Amino acid sequence: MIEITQTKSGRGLGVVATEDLHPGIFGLKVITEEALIVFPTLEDQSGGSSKVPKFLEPCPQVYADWYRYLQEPQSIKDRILMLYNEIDCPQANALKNYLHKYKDGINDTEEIDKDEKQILNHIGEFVQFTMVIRFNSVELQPPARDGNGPGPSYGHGLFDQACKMNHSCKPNCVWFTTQDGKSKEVRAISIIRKHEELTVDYNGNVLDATPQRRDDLFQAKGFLCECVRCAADHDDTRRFKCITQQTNSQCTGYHFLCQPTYSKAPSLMDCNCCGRRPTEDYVHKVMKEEMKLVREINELDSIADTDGIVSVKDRIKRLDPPHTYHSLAEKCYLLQGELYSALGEYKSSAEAFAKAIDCRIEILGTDYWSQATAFTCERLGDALKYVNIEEAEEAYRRTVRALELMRGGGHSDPYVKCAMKKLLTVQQSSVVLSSDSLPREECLKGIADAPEGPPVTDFPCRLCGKPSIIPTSSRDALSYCCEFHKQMHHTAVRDRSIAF
Ligand SMILES: C[S@@+](CC[C@H](N)C(=O)[O-])C[C@H]1O[C@@H](n2cnc3c(N)ncnc32)[C@H](O)[C@@H]1O
Repeated sequence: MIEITQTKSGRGLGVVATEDLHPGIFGLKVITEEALIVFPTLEDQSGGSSKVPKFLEPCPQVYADWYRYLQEPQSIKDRILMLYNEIDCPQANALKNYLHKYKDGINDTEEIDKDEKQILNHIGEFVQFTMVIRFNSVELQPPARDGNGPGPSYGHGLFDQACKMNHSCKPNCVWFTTQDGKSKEVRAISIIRKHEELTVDYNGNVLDATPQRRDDLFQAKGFLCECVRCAADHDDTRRFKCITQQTNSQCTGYHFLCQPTYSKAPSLMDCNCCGRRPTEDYVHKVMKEEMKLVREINELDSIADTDGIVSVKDRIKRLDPPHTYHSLAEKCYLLQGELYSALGEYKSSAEAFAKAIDCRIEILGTDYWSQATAFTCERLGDALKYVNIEEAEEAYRRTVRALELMRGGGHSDPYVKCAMKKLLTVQQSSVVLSSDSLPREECLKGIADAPEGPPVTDFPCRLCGKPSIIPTSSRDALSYCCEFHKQMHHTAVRDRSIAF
């Protein structure tokens, strides 16, 4: 199905399809592999049990990884070093020079620690190992068991095949860590033709502006991204209303920002609709407004984290993105969606989340579903369940479909399971609400059975709507007022042959 070979894109080795790959609706598993080696994250960053050599004191994790590597048999060490493929890597050269200088500076009478000596006697191997960790290792962080966000990290690991995958900001595959934290699964999410390269997103920020994405990749992985989106002539995340709209024209077009460079002032492309060229003043104006909005969003984000989102509600309501399909628009809509949800204004919340999804899909294309899009869809369902149960059902259905494409069907994945439970919840409540089928005496019996005391969950019983006291294992998905209603609901679900 795949092979590791030189890529046509000039990015060294990569994973290439040896036949056409069709993901269908459940995606297609192309790689499942156990880590060659796992490097646990240092809890206290002190370097573990062994003493960290002086020159590595600022980066105890690197030393802990090296120490772990030294315990491996030669065959594994060889496979780890084989992942290194840079011919003339500036970071490797800089580290090599630094270590040689350090070694030369030690005078003969000075007593040096045995671990330090070990590295200084194997500078080539140490540098190669460090570069493999820096450029090839991947984080091992499966979802929390209840599907409520990411779980604890198992550290980082190296893989023979997955670590040979190149990055794209419009990838055709996704990868994730299996629940035991030891393996990576790679899945195709769009059709991949024979000889085409399989790519993944390294950073999870595909909706950020090009300079931001490139900078993040450079910081984390030390390379300048040359994927189709980054190498295009314009930044597809930054579009601005047509200049003629300043004077009430009918043109509904927009200008993309030309891909920024260090040497040239920012410029906008001609309007995609009327072809009008923007003036320098207009470019200056929209750039200034964009910068102001970035600052405002960052500030609101941090205030919302510390003091709660409601404390900045007026500022969030006033957020005004440059264009409905600018990446900042998505950030504005997400903040508004969360705010309205916190205020209990679910209709407005749902409208904002729906706009955030539209914006993501318009920028990334309808053929690309990222996990973040699926989670926004889930937030849309969370808001809609208070407004329109049928629409909530559709939003959860889209969430489940998208997550199944990326993480596989079968409901063993915590994210899929969690979204599935929410879908079942709204399906069940719509059955009860629409058919009024719950016999009155059963409803009353349930309520009568309910023990005294305050409810322990914020959610109503899935069957009768009374305050619930029996939470189930995961989030707000299913909760009941009493054991009797729980059993009834479980039976109803079983009878409809739906697993949960
Ligand atoms: C994990 S390795 C992938 C395998 C690598 N191509 C090889 O030959 O070993 C990551 C390295 O691949 C290259 N690379 C991956 N994706 C890239 C991209 N989108 N643009 C430019 N270089 C990329 C960079 O050199 C990066 O440091």
